Amino acid sequence: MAKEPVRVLVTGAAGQIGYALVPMIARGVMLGPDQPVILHMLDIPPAAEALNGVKMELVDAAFPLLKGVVATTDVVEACTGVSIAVMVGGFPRKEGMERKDVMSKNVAIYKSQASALESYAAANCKVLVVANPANTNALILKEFAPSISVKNITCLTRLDHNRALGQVSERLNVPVSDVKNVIIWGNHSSTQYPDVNHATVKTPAGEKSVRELVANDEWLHGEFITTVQQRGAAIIKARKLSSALSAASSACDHIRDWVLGTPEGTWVSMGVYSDGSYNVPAGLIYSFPVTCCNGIWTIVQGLPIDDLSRKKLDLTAEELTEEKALAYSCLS
Ligand SMILES: NC(=O)C1=CN([C@@H]2O[C@H](COP(=O)(O)OP(=O)(O)OC[C@H]3O[C@@H](n4cnc5c(N)ncnc54)[C@H](O)[C@@H]3O)[C@@H](O)[C@H]2O)C=CC1
Ligand SMILES: O=C([O-])CC(=O)C(=O)O
Repeated sequence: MAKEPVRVLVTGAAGQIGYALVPMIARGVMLGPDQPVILHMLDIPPAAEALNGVKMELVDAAFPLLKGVVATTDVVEACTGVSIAVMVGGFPRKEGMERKDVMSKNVAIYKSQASALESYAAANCKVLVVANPANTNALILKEFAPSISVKNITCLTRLDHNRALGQVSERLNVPVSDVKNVIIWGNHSSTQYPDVNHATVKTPAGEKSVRELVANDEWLHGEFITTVQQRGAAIIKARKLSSALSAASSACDHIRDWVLGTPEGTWVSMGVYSDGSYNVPAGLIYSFPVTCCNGIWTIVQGLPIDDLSRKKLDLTAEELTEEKALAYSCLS
Protein backbone atom coordinates (compact mmCIF):
# COMPACT_ATOMS: atom_id res chain seq x y z
CA MET A 1 0.00 0.00 0.00
CA ALA A 2 1.29 3.47 -0.86
CA LYS A 3 2.59 5.46 2.11
CA GLU A 4 0.81 8.61 3.31
CA PRO A 5 2.72 11.79 2.32
CA VAL A 6 4.95 13.40 4.97
CA ARG A 7 4.84 17.20 5.31
CA VAL A 8 8.36 18.64 5.25
CA LEU A 9 9.02 22.30 6.09
CA VAL A 10 11.98 24.16 4.59
CA THR A 11 12.40 27.72 5.85
CA GLY A 12 14.47 30.15 3.80
CA ALA A 13 13.37 28.08 0.81
CA ALA A 14 13.99 30.88 -1.71
CA GLY A 15 17.65 31.05 -0.69
CA GLN A 16 20.55 29.15 -2.15
CA ILE A 17 20.52 26.13 0.19
CA GLY A 18 16.73 25.98 -0.20
CA TYR A 19 17.07 25.91 -3.98
CA ALA A 20 19.43 22.92 -3.79
CA LEU A 21 17.49 21.19 -1.02
CA VAL A 22 13.87 21.13 -2.19
CA PRO A 23 14.50 19.05 -5.34
CA MET A 24 16.49 16.55 -3.26
CA ILE A 25 13.55 16.17 -0.87
CA ALA A 26 11.10 15.88 -3.77
CA ARG A 27 13.26 13.14 -5.32
CA GLY A 28 13.25 11.01 -2.17
CA VAL A 29 16.87 11.67 -1.19
CA MET A 30 15.84 12.67 2.34
CA LEU A 31 13.06 10.24 3.27
CA GLY A 32 13.50 7.41 0.79
CA PRO A 33 12.40 6.55 -2.75
CA ASP A 34 8.97 5.25 -1.67
CA GLN A 35 8.00 8.11 0.65
CA PRO A 36 5.67 10.74 -0.87
CA VAL A 37 6.13 14.27 0.48
CA ILE A 38 4.28 17.56 0.67
CA LEU A 39 6.73 20.46 0.73
CA HIS A 40 6.04 23.49 2.91
CA MET A 41 8.30 26.38 1.89
CA LEU A 42 8.59 29.52 4.00
CA ASP A 43 10.39 32.74 3.22
CA ILE A 44 9.95 36.44 4.05
CA PRO A 45 7.82 38.88 1.99
CA PRO A 46 10.75 40.43 0.01
CA ALA A 47 11.51 36.91 -1.28
CA ALA A 48 7.88 35.95 -2.00
CA GLU A 49 8.18 36.28 -5.77
CA ALA A 50 11.37 34.23 -5.90
CA LEU A 51 9.70 31.64 -3.64
CA ASN A 52 6.81 31.40 -6.07
CA GLY A 53 9.35 30.86 -8.84
CA VAL A 54 10.78 27.89 -6.93
CA LYS A 55 7.26 26.51 -6.56
CA MET A 56 6.73 26.86 -10.33
CA GLU A 57 9.94 24.93 -10.99
CA LEU A 58 8.89 22.17 -8.61
CA VAL A 59 5.67 21.81 -10.62
CA ASP A 60 7.67 21.85 -13.87
CA ALA A 61 10.00 19.11 -12.66
CA ALA A 62 7.02 16.71 -12.25
CA PHE A 63 8.50 14.81 -9.32
CA PRO A 64 6.49 11.61 -8.85
CA LEU A 65 6.86 11.67 -5.03
CA LEU A 66 5.80 15.31 -4.65
CA LYS A 67 2.14 15.38 -3.65
CA GLY A 68 1.79 19.09 -2.92
CA VAL A 69 3.61 22.37 -2.38
CA VAL A 70 2.75 25.11 0.10
CA ALA A 71 4.78 28.28 -0.62
CA THR A 72 4.07 30.98 1.91
CA THR A 73 5.37 33.92 3.91
CA ASP A 74 3.00 33.05 6.76
CA VAL A 75 4.86 31.14 9.47
CA VAL A 76 1.67 29.55 10.85
CA GLU A 77 0.62 28.18 7.47
CA ALA A 78 4.19 26.97 6.91
CA CYS A 79 4.42 25.09 10.22
CA THR A 80 0.95 23.53 10.24
CA GLY A 81 1.06 19.75 10.30
CA VAL A 82 4.75 19.32 9.43
CA SER A 83 6.58 16.22 10.68
CA ILE A 84 10.03 17.36 9.57
CA ALA A 85 11.25 20.96 9.83
CA VAL A 86 14.50 21.99 8.17
CA MET A 87 15.27 25.51 9.38
CA VAL A 88 17.49 27.21 6.81
CA GLY A 89 15.95 30.70 6.98
CA GLY A 90 18.24 33.46 8.15
CA PHE A 91 21.13 35.60 7.07
CA PRO A 92 24.31 33.92 5.82
CA ARG A 93 27.83 34.97 6.62
CA LYS A 94 29.58 37.02 3.93
CA GLU A 95 33.30 37.25 3.24
CA GLY A 96 35.10 38.89 6.16
CA MET A 97 32.27 38.29 8.65
CA GLU A 98 32.63 36.23 11.80
CA ARG A 99 29.83 33.94 12.85
CA LYS A 100 29.11 36.19 15.79
CA ASP A 101 28.18 38.94 13.30
CA VAL A 102 25.17 36.92 12.16
CA MET A 103 24.12 36.07 15.70
CA SER A 104 21.87 38.97 16.59
CA LYS A 105 19.89 38.80 13.34
CA ASN A 106 19.38 35.07 13.43
CA VAL A 107 18.63 34.14 17.04
CA ALA A 108 15.59 36.48 17.04
CA ILE A 109 14.17 34.52 14.10
CA TYR A 110 14.58 31.24 15.98
CA LYS A 111 12.88 32.59 19.08
CA SER A 112 9.78 33.57 17.11
CA GLN A 113 9.66 30.46 14.92
CA ALA A 114 9.97 28.22 18.00
CA SER A 115 6.48 29.24 19.10
CA ALA A 116 4.96 28.58 15.67
CA LEU A 117 6.50 25.11 15.51
CA GLU A 118 5.40 24.32 19.04
CA SER A 119 1.81 25.35 18.33
CA TYR A 120 1.25 24.12 14.78
CA ALA A 121 3.70 21.36 13.80
CA ALA A 122 2.71 17.68 14.11
CA ALA A 123 3.36 16.09 17.49
CA ASN A 124 6.84 14.58 17.49
CA CYS A 125 8.03 16.83 14.63
CA LYS A 126 11.77 16.41 14.05
CA VAL A 127 13.61 19.73 13.75
CA LEU A 128 16.97 20.32 12.06
CA VAL A 129 18.48 23.81 12.34
CA VAL A 130 20.88 24.66 9.50
CA ALA A 131 21.04 28.46 9.73
CA ASN A 132 24.00 29.89 11.60
CA PRO A 133 24.91 30.04 14.38
CA ALA A 134 23.34 26.59 14.02
CA ASN A 135 23.94 25.17 17.51
CA THR A 136 22.85 28.33 19.28
CA ASN A 137 19.81 28.89 17.03
CA ALA A 138 18.76 25.31 17.86
CA LEU A 139 19.27 25.99 21.56
CA ILE A 140 17.14 29.15 21.39
CA LEU A 141 14.47 27.20 19.50
CA LYS A 142 14.54 24.56 22.24
CA GLU A 143 14.31 27.12 25.04
CA PHE A 144 11.38 28.95 23.47
CA ALA A 145 9.50 25.79 22.51
CA PRO A 146 9.51 24.00 25.87
CA SER A 147 6.84 21.47 24.88
CA ILE A 148 8.94 20.09 22.00
CA SER A 149 11.04 17.17 23.27
CA VAL A 150 14.77 17.93 23.42
CA LYS A 151 15.22 14.67 21.52
CA ASN A 152 13.52 16.36 18.55
CA ILE A 153 15.71 19.47 18.21
CA THR A 154 19.05 19.11 16.43
CA CYS A 155 21.49 21.14 14.37
CA LEU A 156 23.54 20.36 11.30
CA THR A 157 27.15 19.26 11.77
CA ARG A 158 26.82 16.50 9.20
CA LEU A 159 28.36 18.81 6.61
CA ASP A 160 31.50 19.03 8.76
CA HIS A 161 31.38 15.24 9.25
CA ASN A 162 31.15 14.72 5.48
CA ARG A 163 33.96 17.24 4.91
CA ALA A 164 36.16 15.20 7.27
CA LEU A 165 35.30 11.97 5.41
CA GLY A 166 36.15 13.76 2.16
CA GLN A 167 39.56 14.91 3.39
CA VAL A 168 40.52 11.42 4.60
CA SER A 169 39.30 9.88 1.34
CA GLU A 170 41.41 12.30 -0.73
CA ARG A 171 44.48 11.85 1.44
CA LEU A 172 44.35 8.04 1.29
CA ASN A 173 42.98 7.89 -2.24
CA VAL A 174 40.15 5.58 -1.18
CA PRO A 175 36.42 5.87 -1.98
CA VAL A 176 34.70 8.15 0.53
CA SER A 177 32.08 5.42 1.06
CA ASP A 178 34.80 3.19 2.55
CA VAL A 179 35.65 5.72 5.30
CA LYS A 180 33.52 5.90 8.44
CA ASN A 181 33.26 6.93 12.08
CA VAL A 182 34.98 10.28 12.03
CA ILE A 183 33.53 12.55 14.71
CA ILE A 184 32.75 16.25 14.79
CA TRP A 185 32.68 17.43 18.40
CA GLY A 186 31.13 20.69 19.49
CA ASN A 187 30.18 23.82 17.63
CA HIS A 188 29.55 24.20 13.90
CA SER A 189 32.32 26.81 13.83
CA SER A 190 36.08 26.98 13.54
CA THR A 191 36.44 25.67 17.12
CA GLN A 192 34.83 22.35 16.19
CA TYR A 193 37.04 19.31 16.71
CA PRO A 194 37.18 16.90 13.76
CA ASP A 195 38.43 13.68 15.40
CA VAL A 196 39.75 10.66 13.47
CA ASN A 197 40.91 8.64 16.48
CA HIS A 198 38.14 6.07 16.01
CA ALA A 199 37.71 6.36 12.24
CA THR A 200 38.29 3.37 9.97
CA VAL A 201 38.64 2.51 6.29
CA LYS A 202 37.27 -0.65 4.67
CA THR A 203 40.15 -2.48 2.97
CA PRO A 204 40.39 -5.94 1.34
CA ALA A 205 42.12 -7.02 4.59
CA GLY A 206 39.26 -5.75 6.78
CA GLU A 207 38.76 -2.47 8.64
CA LYS A 208 41.92 -0.47 9.24
CA SER A 209 42.38 2.56 11.46
CA VAL A 210 42.61 5.90 9.65
CA ARG A 211 45.39 7.01 11.98
CA GLU A 212 47.51 3.96 11.04
CA LEU A 213 46.82 4.26 7.33
CA VAL A 214 47.59 7.97 7.19
CA ALA A 215 50.70 7.39 9.32
CA ASN A 216 51.32 11.13 9.61
CA ASP A 217 50.22 12.61 12.92
CA GLU A 218 51.53 16.01 11.91
CA TRP A 219 48.97 16.15 9.09
CA LEU A 220 46.19 14.67 11.24
CA HIS A 221 46.79 17.11 14.10
CA GLY A 222 47.43 20.10 11.84
CA GLU A 223 46.29 20.57 8.27
CA PHE A 224 43.48 18.01 8.42
CA ILE A 225 41.83 19.70 11.40
CA THR A 226 42.23 23.25 10.14
CA THR A 227 41.02 22.36 6.63
CA VAL A 228 37.77 20.95 8.02
CA GLN A 229 37.38 23.79 10.53
CA GLN A 230 37.96 26.46 7.86
CA ARG A 231 36.17 24.80 4.95
CA GLY A 232 33.10 27.03 5.20
CA ALA A 233 35.27 30.14 4.94
CA ALA A 234 37.28 28.62 2.04
CA ILE A 235 34.07 27.98 0.08
CA ILE A 236 32.89 31.56 0.74
CA LYS A 237 36.23 32.86 -0.51
CA ALA A 238 36.03 30.75 -3.67
CA ARG A 239 32.33 31.17 -4.52
CA LYS A 240 31.63 34.51 -2.83
CA LEU A 241 28.68 32.59 -1.44
CA SER A 242 28.56 30.01 1.33
CA SER A 243 28.29 26.25 0.78
CA ALA A 244 24.92 25.30 -0.62
CA LEU A 245 24.84 21.98 -2.49
CA SER A 246 26.97 20.26 0.14
CA ALA A 247 24.86 21.79 2.94
CA ALA A 248 21.64 20.62 1.27
CA SER A 249 22.98 17.13 0.67
CA SER A 250 24.25 16.85 4.25
CA ALA A 251 20.87 18.02 5.60
CA CYS A 252 19.29 15.13 3.67
CA ASP A 253 21.87 12.72 5.15
CA HIS A 254 21.11 14.01 8.66
CA ILE A 255 17.34 13.54 8.41
CA ARG A 256 17.58 10.26 6.48
CA ASP A 257 19.82 8.63 9.07
CA TRP A 258 17.74 10.04 11.95
CA VAL A 259 14.46 8.73 10.51
CA LEU A 260 15.61 5.54 8.76
CA GLY A 261 18.53 4.62 11.07
CA THR A 262 22.32 4.47 10.87
CA PRO A 263 23.92 1.33 9.43
CA GLU A 264 25.14 -1.26 11.94
CA GLY A 265 28.62 -0.33 13.21
CA THR A 266 28.46 3.22 11.86
CA TRP A 267 27.93 6.47 13.69
CA VAL A 268 27.37 9.99 12.38
CA SER A 269 27.75 13.47 13.89
CA MET A 270 24.70 15.46 14.96
CA GLY A 271 24.32 18.60 17.03
CA VAL A 272 22.11 17.41 19.91
CA TYR A 273 21.15 18.49 23.41
CA SER A 274 23.98 17.59 25.76
CA ASP A 275 23.11 15.35 28.70
CA GLY A 276 26.62 15.73 30.15
CA SER A 277 28.11 12.82 28.16
CA TYR A 278 31.90 13.08 27.81
CA ASN A 279 31.79 15.81 30.49
CA VAL A 280 30.34 18.28 28.00
CA PRO A 281 28.23 20.76 29.98
CA ALA A 282 24.57 19.77 29.94
CA GLY A 283 22.23 22.27 28.35
CA LEU A 284 24.22 23.05 25.20
CA ILE A 285 23.48 21.88 21.68
CA TYR A 286 26.79 20.15 20.99
CA SER A 287 27.88 17.85 18.16
CA PHE A 288 28.43 14.26 19.30
CA PRO A 289 28.82 10.90 17.59
CA VAL A 290 25.35 9.33 17.49
CA THR A 291 23.63 6.23 16.23
CA CYS A 292 19.96 6.31 15.22
CA CYS A 293 17.32 3.61 15.45
CA ASN A 294 13.51 3.85 15.15
CA GLY A 295 13.72 7.63 14.77
CA ILE A 296 15.70 8.15 17.99
CA TRP A 297 19.33 9.29 18.23
CA THR A 298 21.62 8.02 20.98
CA ILE A 299 25.04 9.43 21.84
CA VAL A 300 27.76 6.80 21.36
CA GLN A 301 29.18 6.16 24.83
CA GLY A 302 32.52 5.01 26.19
CA LEU A 303 34.94 6.20 23.50
CA PRO A 304 38.37 6.86 25.00
CA ILE A 305 39.30 10.57 24.88
CA ASP A 306 43.02 11.39 24.94
CA ASP A 307 44.45 14.58 26.50
CA LEU A 308 44.72 16.49 23.25
CA SER A 309 41.12 15.66 22.36
CA ARG A 310 39.94 16.60 25.86
CA LYS A 311 41.33 20.11 25.44
CA LYS A 312 39.64 20.49 22.07
CA LEU A 313 36.29 19.19 23.38
CA ASP A 314 36.45 21.73 26.20
CA LEU A 315 37.47 24.65 23.99
CA THR A 316 34.50 24.29 21.66
CA ALA A 317 32.16 23.81 24.66
CA GLU A 318 33.47 27.08 26.10
CA GLU A 319 32.67 28.86 22.84
CA LEU A 320 29.13 27.46 22.91
CA THR A 321 28.65 28.62 26.50
CA GLU A 322 29.75 32.11 25.44
CA GLU A 323 27.47 32.03 22.38
CA LYS A 324 24.54 31.07 24.59
CA ALA A 325 25.15 34.10 26.80
CA LEU A 326 25.58 36.35 23.76
CA ALA A 327 22.35 35.02 22.23
CA TYR A 328 20.43 35.86 25.40
CA SER A 329 21.95 39.34 25.48
CA CYS A 330 20.85 39.85 21.82
CA LEU A 331 17.31 38.76 22.72
CA SER A 332 16.95 40.96 25.79
N1 LIG B 1 25.05 24.30 9.40
C1 LIG B 1 25.69 24.29 8.25
O1 LIG B 1 26.42 23.36 7.96
C2 LIG B 1 25.55 25.42 7.27
C3 LIG B 1 24.77 26.52 7.55
N2 LIG B 1 24.63 27.54 6.66
C4 LIG B 1 23.73 28.63 7.02
O2 LIG B 1 22.45 28.41 6.40
C5 LIG B 1 21.77 29.65 6.28
C6 LIG B 1 21.18 29.81 4.89
O3 LIG B 1 22.21 29.92 3.93
P1 LIG B 1 21.89 30.30 2.40
O4 LIG B 1 20.77 29.48 1.89
O5 LIG B 1 23.17 30.30 1.71
O6 LIG B 1 21.41 31.81 2.58
P2 LIG B 1 20.47 32.68 1.62
O7 LIG B 1 20.60 34.09 2.03
O8 LIG B 1 20.72 32.32 0.20
O9 LIG B 1 19.02 32.15 1.99
C7 LIG B 1 18.44 32.38 3.24
C8 LIG B 1 16.97 32.59 3.01
O10 LIG B 1 16.36 32.77 4.29
C9 LIG B 1 15.36 33.75 4.12
N3 LIG B 1 14.97 34.28 5.42
C10 LIG B 1 15.49 35.31 6.12
N4 LIG B 1 14.80 35.51 7.25
C11 LIG B 1 13.81 34.57 7.28
C12 LIG B 1 12.77 34.28 8.19
N5 LIG B 1 12.59 35.00 9.29
N6 LIG B 1 11.95 33.24 7.89
C13 LIG B 1 12.11 32.52 6.76
N7 LIG B 1 13.07 32.78 5.85
C14 LIG B 1 13.92 33.79 6.11
C15 LIG B 1 15.97 34.78 3.18
O11 LIG B 1 14.98 35.59 2.57
C16 LIG B 1 16.66 33.84 2.18
O12 LIG B 1 15.80 33.49 1.11
C17 LIG B 1 22.77 30.72 6.67
O13 LIG B 1 22.55 31.10 8.02
C18 LIG B 1 24.10 30.01 6.52
O14 LIG B 1 25.11 30.59 7.29
C19 LIG B 1 25.25 27.50 5.45
C20 LIG B 1 26.04 26.43 5.11
C21 LIG B 1 26.27 25.34 6.01
O1 LIG C 1 30.83 29.14 7.19
C1 LIG C 1 29.71 29.59 6.88
O2 LIG C 1 29.31 30.73 7.16
C2 LIG C 1 28.76 28.68 6.18
C3 LIG C 1 28.79 27.40 6.89
O3 LIG C 1 28.26 27.28 7.97
C4 LIG C 1 29.60 26.33 6.34
O4 LIG C 1 29.91 26.33 5.15
O5 LIG C 1 29.92 25.42 7.10
